[in-house]
Amino acid sequence: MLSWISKKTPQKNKSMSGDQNSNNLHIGITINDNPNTYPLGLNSKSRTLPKTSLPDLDAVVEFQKRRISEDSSKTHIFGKENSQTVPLLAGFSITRNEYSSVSQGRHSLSRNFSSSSKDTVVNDSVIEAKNGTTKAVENQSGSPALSNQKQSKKKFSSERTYSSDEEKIQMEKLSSFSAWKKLLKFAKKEYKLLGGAVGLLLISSSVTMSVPFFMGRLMDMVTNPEATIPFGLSLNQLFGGLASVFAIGALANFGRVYYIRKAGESLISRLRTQVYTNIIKQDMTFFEINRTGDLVSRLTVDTTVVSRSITNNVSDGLRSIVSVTAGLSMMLYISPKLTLVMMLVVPPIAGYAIVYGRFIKKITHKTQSALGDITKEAEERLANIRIVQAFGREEEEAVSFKKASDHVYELGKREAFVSGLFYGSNGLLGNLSILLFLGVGGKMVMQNQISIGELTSFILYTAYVGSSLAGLSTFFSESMRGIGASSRLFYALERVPKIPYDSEFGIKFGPKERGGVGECMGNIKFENVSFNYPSRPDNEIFKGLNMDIPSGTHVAIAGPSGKGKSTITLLLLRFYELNSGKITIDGHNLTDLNLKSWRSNVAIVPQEPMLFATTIRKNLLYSNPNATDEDLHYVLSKANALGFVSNFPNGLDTFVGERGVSLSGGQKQRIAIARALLSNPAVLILDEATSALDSQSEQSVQLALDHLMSRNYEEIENNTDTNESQSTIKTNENFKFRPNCTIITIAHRPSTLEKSDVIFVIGDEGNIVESGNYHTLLSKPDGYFKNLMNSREV
Ligand SMILES: Nc1ncnc2c1ncn2[C@@H]1O[C@H](COP(=O)(O)OP(=O)(O)OP(=O)(O)O)[C@@H](O)[C@H]1O
Repeated sequence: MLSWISKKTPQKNKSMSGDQNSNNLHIGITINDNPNTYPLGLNSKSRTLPKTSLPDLDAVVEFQKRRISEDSSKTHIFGKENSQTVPLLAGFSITRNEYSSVSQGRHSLSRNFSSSSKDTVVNDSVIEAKNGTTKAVENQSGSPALSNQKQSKKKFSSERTYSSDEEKIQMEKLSSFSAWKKLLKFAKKEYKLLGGAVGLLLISSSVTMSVPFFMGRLMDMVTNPEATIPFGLSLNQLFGGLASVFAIGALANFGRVYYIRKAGESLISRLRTQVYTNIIKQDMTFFEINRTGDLVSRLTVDTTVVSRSITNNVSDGLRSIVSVTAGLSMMLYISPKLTLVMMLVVPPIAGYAIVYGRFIKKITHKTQSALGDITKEAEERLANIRIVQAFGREEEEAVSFKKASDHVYELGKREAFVSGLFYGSNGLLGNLSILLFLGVGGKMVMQNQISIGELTSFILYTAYVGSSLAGLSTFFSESMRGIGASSRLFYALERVPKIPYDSEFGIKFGPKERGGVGECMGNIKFENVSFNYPSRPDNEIFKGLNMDIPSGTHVAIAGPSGKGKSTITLLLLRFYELNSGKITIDGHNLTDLNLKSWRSNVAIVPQEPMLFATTIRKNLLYSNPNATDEDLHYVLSKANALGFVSNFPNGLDTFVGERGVSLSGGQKQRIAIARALLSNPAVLILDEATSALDSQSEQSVQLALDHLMSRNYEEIENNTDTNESQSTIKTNENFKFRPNCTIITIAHRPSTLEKSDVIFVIGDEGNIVESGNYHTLLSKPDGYFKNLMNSREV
C-alpha cells in the first residue's frame, strides 16, 4: 500500500535530531495494512502521506499489523539527549525502549492504543513533536494533520498505562469469527491429522447414511414377494455384503476418532507450552494483574476446552453437516413432497440453536473466569497453609472457597437449565416431526405414491437428520464455548511483555568474537532516575535518584522502611521501566542491553529466599547448570552451608520441600547465597539477607556474608559455623569468584554497613540524601544517617 515510503530513510541535511533551531522532530506515519488491522485511533484517512513531505521528515514509521515494520534510525527519533518519549500520533506515544524493540518488528504496539479514543481522525500524519506535545504540520494540501491539538496533549499523558482491564480491552476487539480464524491458524500443524480424519469421516458417514436406504429396500423385498435382489445376489450374499460395508464404516470411524483425539492432544500440548512460554516472559506488571491460580487454570482447563472445540467438536460438526446434507438429498430423492413438509420444522430449530450457542459462549467465559478464581484462591491458600492454620482461619477459608465454588455452581446451574430446555424442546420438535411424517407419509402410502420401504427409509433419514441437526447445534454451542475460553488464552498467548524479552535484541556481554561487548564489569550508574510502580501512579518512589557504583565496590543502601531500597534492586534487574532518567551498566543504557545477558551477570539473594521443591543440588544448579559437584561444595562452604548439608543423610540430594519448607530460615538463606555465588556474578545483590532470621541463624548467615564482603574468602575455612561439623569433602580450588564483583547490600546491621565501601542513604523525597562510608556518615553532626541509626529505622 505505501511501501514506497517505508523502505526509505529520509535523506536530510539537517541535524539527525531534527530541526536544530526548534528542538522539533518531524515524524511521518504510514500504515501498510488493511483497514481491519489499523491501530485504534487511526482510520483509512491516516494513510495518505504525501511523497513530497519526505525530505522534511526526521523519520518515517510504518505500521504493519500494528507493528512498526520499517523506520529510520533510532538516533533520528531519539536524537535529543533528554527525550525519553516521542509522541507520534494522537493517543499514541513511544518510549525509547519500546522503540528499540518495535523497530525490530517484534513488539506489538496495540497496548498503546488502548487509551486513545476511536474517533480520533488523523489526516496525512506528519507530526511535529515538541517538548512532549504534538502540533499539526500542514501537509501538502494545506490541511492540518491533527485536528485537535488539545485533545492530543491530553492523550499523551497516559503513556505508562496500568490497567487490570487490559485483557478486557484486548478481547473486546476479538470477534467470534476472528477467534475462529486464529484458532484454525494455530492448528496448522494438525492439518494433516485433521485432513485424514475428515477423509475417514466421509467414508464412515457415507456408510451410515446408506443404512436407511438399504433398510427401506430390504423392507420392500421382504414385504413384496415379487421384488428381485439387485445383481442377482442371494439374500445371504446381500446380508454378507452389507455387513462388509458396515465393517469398512466401523474401521473408518475408528481411524477418525483416533486421528481426531491425536490432533486434540497435540494441540493441547502445543497450546499449553506456548501459553506458558509467553507467560513466563511477561513483565512484573502482568503478574501483578493476573494471579497465579488464574494463569494455571488457563494453562490446564482453557487449553483443553479450546483444543476440544477445534478437534472433536469440528469432527462431530462435520459429521453432522455430512449427515444433514446426505440425509436431505436422500429425502428429496425419495419424496420431495414429504421433504417440503420437513423443511417447515428446520428453521425454528436452527434459530433456536443459534440463540442457545450465543448464551453458551457468554456463560462459558464467565465459568472459566470463575474457575480461574477458585484455582487461584485454593492455590494461594494451600501455598501459605502455615499462615492459614497458624491464624486458625481454616473454617473461614473453607467458607470463602465454598462461596467461589457456589458461584461456579450457579453458572453451571443456569447452563444446565438452558441446556435442558434446549435439548428437551429439540427432542419434542423431532418427535412431533416424525408423527407429522407418519401421518402425511401413511396417507401417501395408502395412495400408492410411495412404498412402505420408502416411507421407512424416509423416517429413518428424518431421525438421522434430526439427530444431526441436534449435533450441529451442539457443534455451534461447543464452538462458542471454545471461543469463550480461547479469548482468555489469546490474551495470555499474545500479550507482548512491556519489557521486551528477546534473546536476540540488544547489547550482549561476553567475548567480542561472539558478538559481545566484553565481560561485564559491574559499573552501575543511576542518573536522575524517577520511578513509580505502574499500579500506583501517584506514589513516586524516586525523584531524580543518582548513584554511582564503580565496578568491584561494595555498597550498602540504607534508608527508612518503605523508601525504595528493594525497589532499587528490581529496577537494576529491569523488572520495571523508569519514568525518566536512566541506569547504565558499564556505560550502556540498561534499556539497550540484552535482558538475558545482563541478568545472567547479576545474582540476587532476596529478602525471602525462594527454593524450589526439589533437592539442594537442583536448587543450586538452577543458577549454573554446568557446575560440578566440586563447585557446589565450594560455594556451599563459602556460604557457610557445607556443614549442615553434609550432615543431612542425603547430602546434596536432600529434598527441601515446598518452597524449602523443610529447611530452617537460616539454612534456606545460606543455600540461596550459595546459589547466587554459583553463577559467579558481576553484580551480587543481597537484599536484607538476614532480616528474617533468629540471632543464631543470623550469625551463620552473617558470617557467610561478612566473608563475601571482605572478599577474604579463605578466612571462612578457619571460621565456619561452630555448631555444624565441617565436611570432609574437598572443595574446589579452581572455582574462584570474580575479583571485581560489585556487591550491593540492603543493610540493617551496623556490622554490614561498616564493611561497605559506600553507603547510599535514601531520604524521604526519594533521592539520595547522604553517601559515604559508615564512619564518615556517623561523624556528621545531626546527619540523616546518624539519626536513622539512632532511631534504628534503617
Ligand atoms: N509491586 C508493587 N506495586 C506497588 N507498590 C509497591 C510494590 N512494591 C513495593 N511497593 C511500594 O513501594 C515502596 C517502596 O517499597 P520497597 O520494598 O522498595 O521499600 P524498602 O525500602 O525496601 O522497604 P523495607 O525496608 O521495609 O523492606 C513502598 O511504599 C511499597 O509499598
